[in-house]
Amino acid sequence: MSTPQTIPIPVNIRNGLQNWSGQGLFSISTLYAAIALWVAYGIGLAVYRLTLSPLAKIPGSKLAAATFWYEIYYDIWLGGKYYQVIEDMHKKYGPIVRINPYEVHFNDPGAIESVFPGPGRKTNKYEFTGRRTGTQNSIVATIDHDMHRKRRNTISAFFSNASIRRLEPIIQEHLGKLLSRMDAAGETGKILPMHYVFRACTSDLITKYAFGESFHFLDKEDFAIPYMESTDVFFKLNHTFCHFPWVGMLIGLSPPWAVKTFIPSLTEMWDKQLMWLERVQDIRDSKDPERLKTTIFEGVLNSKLPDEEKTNARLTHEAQLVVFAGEGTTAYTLQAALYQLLANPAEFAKVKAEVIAAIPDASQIPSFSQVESLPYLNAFIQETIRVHPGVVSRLPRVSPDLPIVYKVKNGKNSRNGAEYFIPAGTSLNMTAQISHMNPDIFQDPYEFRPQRWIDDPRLDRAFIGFARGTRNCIGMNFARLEMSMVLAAIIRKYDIYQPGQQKQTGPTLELYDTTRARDIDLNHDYIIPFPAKGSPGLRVKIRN
Ligand code: HEM
Repeated sequence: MSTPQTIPIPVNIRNGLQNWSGQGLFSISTLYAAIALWVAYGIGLAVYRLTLSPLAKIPGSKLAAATFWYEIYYDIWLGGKYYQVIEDMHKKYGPIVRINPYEVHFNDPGAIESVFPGPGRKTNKYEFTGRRTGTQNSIVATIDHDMHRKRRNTISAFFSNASIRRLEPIIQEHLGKLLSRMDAAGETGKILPMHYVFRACTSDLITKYAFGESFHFLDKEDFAIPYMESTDVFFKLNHTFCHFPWVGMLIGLSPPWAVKTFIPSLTEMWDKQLMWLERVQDIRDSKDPERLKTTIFEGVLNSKLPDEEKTNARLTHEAQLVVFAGEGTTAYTLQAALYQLLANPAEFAKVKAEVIAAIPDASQIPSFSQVESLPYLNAFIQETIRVHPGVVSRLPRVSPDLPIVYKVKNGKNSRNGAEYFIPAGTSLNMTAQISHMNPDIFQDPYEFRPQRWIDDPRLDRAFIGFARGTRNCIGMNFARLEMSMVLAAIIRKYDIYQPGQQKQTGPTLELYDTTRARDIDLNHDYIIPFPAKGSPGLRVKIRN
């Protein structure tokens, strides 16, 4: 009878295995083995991503294509800086680049139709959006196209042009408060942090309009700065939530006391989050049908959507999204607009002349009809959103069923004529801050020139400040009207302070230690733009 043959094991491996079995599973040898396996897996994955992945042929940095750690370094370690890397990649590799193992980014207005199609083609969201915003059940994070349509349809009437006419008295009331707070600062000589003042105003407006009750931040002595700083902490965590979703889950599952103890800077925002939950329940329980009618929840609760779509948890996410989407974005645009007005007296004079002609009475708070179709004011707002978009994170869209074929048509690019096949299911992105700085479309893109929109209205085709297609900004008309009213009211009342002039003829505004590069321009992308570290923000001195 033959004995079974044994495979000879080299002495060093045999010794290693003996040591290992001697030391047990939880030994240093196990650790080494795990590390070796992990490194081998990482190398294998990187090689696959660079050579066999369906995106392997898309141009771009090899490091970015091989691993997410590249993006993590710029967005988490350096704090919202990956947008600059993407911009540089476009300069180096052309209008289509691969920005990480799974995502493609475009800098070409010719790609807008493919990335943000109309209702004729399905458009999913990428799962990263839900992770970033922390509102997974809201419309902005809804992955599936059909579900997004159903959810969006329940609230779209609330943001229609006809519906937002209801906003007029609400805006006028808040403008009255805003102007009187500015007036009070003029009396005392207090320097106003206008970035917070505008946020208090936009917050109050969106909460009053969407939930029937406002936060009353404009009435607070400090304009609710602690709440805003707390919201900023949340925004600054968005890249961490995206790349390490367990952090968001852990915070979400933690009891409020734990969040407040371990991340005290989130306290103010957390309280508001709990308040939303109570508010939703309150509105739902209200016996007064009129109460529900004045909130965005009416459409959802009275829709044919199944009950699981009407839970408090989901409505709270929708409420939070509308507040986040409506306050920081609009406030940022307003502060950038005020900066550009005060830094460019010639522009101020042009807008002022138009506003005076439309609103002859200086003491009057403007009406919608007086401001909504002022060509230069509109061009001014459009240019502000072009140069200083309120949403600076990239805008991901996924074509779930159909692949995209993209042909490079930019004559200056060495890849001109090259065709790229992008499989269905890939995350396709564009970024307003990058698209709007494309010198092939916008001459001297960094220059602030509202006149360009009047000289060439076709520039609109390259504008993505509110995104495009079926998942564009639902609050776009609301925001435009709100910004026109606020700016017209301020411009009608104030002039720019002229240091050499002996006697001012009326109330004036002056920039106080504010620079565009430090305090206004995008320095960190945390979904909404953040200025340079240590920036005190837009500050204004008011003289009555
Ligand atoms: C200047 C101000 C604003 C800018 C620049 C802006 C920009 C944007 C952009 C770029 C998106 C697409 C986001 C994405 O694809 O991930 C968006 C979505 C959205 N915005 Fe705005 N927005 C502004 C004001 C507002 C206001 C005032 C509201 C509410 C009244 C609002 C509500 C929303 C909502 C609910 C969405 C999600 C829409 C959907 O996914 O179907 N936004 N906004």
